[in-house]
Amino acid sequence: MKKSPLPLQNLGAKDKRRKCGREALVKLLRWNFGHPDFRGNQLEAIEAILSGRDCFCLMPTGGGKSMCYQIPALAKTGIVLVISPLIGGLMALKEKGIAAEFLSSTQTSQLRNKIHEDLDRGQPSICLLYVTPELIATSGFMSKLKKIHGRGLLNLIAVDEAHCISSWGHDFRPSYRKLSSLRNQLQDVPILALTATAVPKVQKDVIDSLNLQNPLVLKSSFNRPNIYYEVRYKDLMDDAYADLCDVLKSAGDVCAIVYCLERTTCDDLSTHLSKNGISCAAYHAGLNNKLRSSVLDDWICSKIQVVVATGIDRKDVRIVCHFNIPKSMEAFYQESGRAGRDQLPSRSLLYYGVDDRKRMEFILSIAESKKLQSSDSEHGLSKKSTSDFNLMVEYCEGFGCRRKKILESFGEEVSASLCKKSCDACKHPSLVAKYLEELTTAIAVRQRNGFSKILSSSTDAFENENFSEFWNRNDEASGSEEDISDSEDGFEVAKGISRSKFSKKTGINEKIELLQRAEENYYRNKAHDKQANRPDKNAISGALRESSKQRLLDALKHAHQRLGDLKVDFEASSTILENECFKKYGKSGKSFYYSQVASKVRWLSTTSSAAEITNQIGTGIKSPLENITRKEEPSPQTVSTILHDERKNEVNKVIGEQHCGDIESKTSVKASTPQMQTKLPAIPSFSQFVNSRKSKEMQQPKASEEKEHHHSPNKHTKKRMRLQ
Ligand SMILES: Nc1ncnc2c1ncn2[C@@H]1O[C@H](COP(=O)(O)OP(=O)(O)OP(=O)(O)O)[C@@H](O)[C@H]1O
Ligand SMILES: [Mg+2]
Repeated sequence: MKKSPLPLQNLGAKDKRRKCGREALVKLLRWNFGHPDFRGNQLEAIEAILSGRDCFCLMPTGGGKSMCYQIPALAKTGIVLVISPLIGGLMALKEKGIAAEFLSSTQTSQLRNKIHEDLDRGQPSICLLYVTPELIATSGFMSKLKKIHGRGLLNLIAVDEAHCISSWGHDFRPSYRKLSSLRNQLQDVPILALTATAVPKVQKDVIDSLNLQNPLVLKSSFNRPNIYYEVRYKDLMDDAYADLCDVLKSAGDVCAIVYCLERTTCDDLSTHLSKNGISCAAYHAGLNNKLRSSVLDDWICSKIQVVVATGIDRKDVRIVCHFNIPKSMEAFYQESGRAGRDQLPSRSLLYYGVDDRKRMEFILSIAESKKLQSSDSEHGLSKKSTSDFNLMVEYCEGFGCRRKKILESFGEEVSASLCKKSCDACKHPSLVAKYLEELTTAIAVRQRNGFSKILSSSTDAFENENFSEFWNRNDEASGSEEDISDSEDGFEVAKGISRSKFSKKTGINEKIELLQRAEENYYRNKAHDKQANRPDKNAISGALRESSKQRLLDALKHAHQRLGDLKVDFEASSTILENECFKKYGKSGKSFYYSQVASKVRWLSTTSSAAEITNQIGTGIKSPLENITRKEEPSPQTVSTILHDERKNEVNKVIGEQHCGDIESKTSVKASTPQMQTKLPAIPSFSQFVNSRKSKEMQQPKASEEKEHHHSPNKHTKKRMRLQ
């Protein structure tokens, strides 16, 4: 529906600096966009701009940044210039009767002339002019701008996606660098810098590069409460493709984007999904223009449900899947943020795989070395490096709230309660903890098998620049990037996250039985192996120790990033921590060792005190796990660590009460000596633990028999100790 402009639009002709009151601005918002009121910092930004002040505005994706320049364009006679790599939303504006146009050097001369004619008129009808950063750099356009400014008609320069100006950002675009001259060329025109992704370093870079003068800096929280964050572990799945297929099918007929690292993965995945009845298409720069625009059209008019790998955008995207790990938290935030821009419940699902991680690390290391070789700073690659990628890895591999991790990576201090169980780690803590333990095992296996295949395929992809837009973001916006419908499809966030091949819906008793059987098998196999002189499969290899050391090293570095003041030698400290794990559990087999390493990593990722870490490493004796369980609330634990801890307690009790009389211990631990209090108690086998509990339960109703039991060793608990 076309609307006639409100009389307000003409108020500025004589009085350009006249203040538009809040009420008038709200009226404009309601009239033109149908929104009842301003959101977040919108009004503050608008008021600053209308008063002629520069403004730096940080808002999450979908936060409504566009409104900060669209309303000023409607509030004053004249033109608001919008510099953006995307022209999303232009059609929607036109449909609302707002005189917005896009000008680029790639348009037909006929179209360009029409726009120029309008701009030359005494009172142009255009109020919002979208241009690419390239156009700004052309002398012809700059002199046109100066003329418009000379006539007092240039009200504002809005630089959208302003982080693209910073080579510290994840999406650096050399063309944005040219915007640095704007301030000098058009001195008294207020500049508004808008971004959803700015770590403090990028923020400063944007403000400095655009030469903003005493800007009003507005920062909103990056939290996207309507997005449910989840990570699924490819290494624990039989078939990640099939899993993704199930997710998309069970979500119903909703709009989704799947990001992949390489174009071939996009094509394969798209073919696979299509074969499985999901309407879907690949969309990447490797396709010819005709195909690209037909895919885009089909997606826009909902003929297809899913696009794989794309930079295109719709407001009603319900699911964003990353089929490969993104290269940084910023990139992840930006892309996952394409879900739920209409504020309705949506979902971000990341498929994490060790192969993918290794591939990305390799790519980043090549990019890094290429960058070092090149003295040209405008190489198109950002200064993002492997250390930024580690944050992304921590998001996937670390314990604790995913939302908190995202927000903390942007320097926002938040409590985990903010999440309100809207990430898998908060909603299903023990299940996620279990996956992470299983993942540790899987990583060790992959480590043994080597990664040479992954690396060689990555080299090919890198050399052939075969990445999807997901990696290669230097493509300029094509005129086809349009925001579309505001359709308000209801969406129920898909339920049920248990899908690991390790997880079955078994009750606790069945689980206990399974564990007991597994343990029996373990000892049986161990005996056979010994007889046959075969190497112990449960032995802890040097490679495994190295990988554990690396995990601890990463965790220490992250703790340093998080806490700031960690005065320890990282290498030496990781060795101390790993040695501690090995000393305690080296003989007990892999699973105990893993679990101890995982506990330490968890402690490093959650502790809020750098001093605590320094002390621990300084003393080098105490177990962080002991610390956590004693001093703080326990963090989410896996079934096995819970059982493990319970088992330790139980053994303590058994040892204390029965003086070890009924346990045939092969350790040199003496329960009654004072030494026992400081040393970790010997750990019984799982069956031993379960049976000792069972026997206790049996004993309880028969108090009279209790004495007798103390003297007659229970046959169930008469098993060897695990520590040997
Ligand atoms: N005050 C408001 N009330 C309700 N909805 C709003 C308001 N302001 C903006 N919106 C809506 O929010 C959605 C996102 O707005 P917009 O595209 O401006 O976000 P953005 O911050 O630019 O996001 P991105 O970083 O993804 O570009 C749009 O559908 C827009 O109409
Ligand atoms: Mg925007």
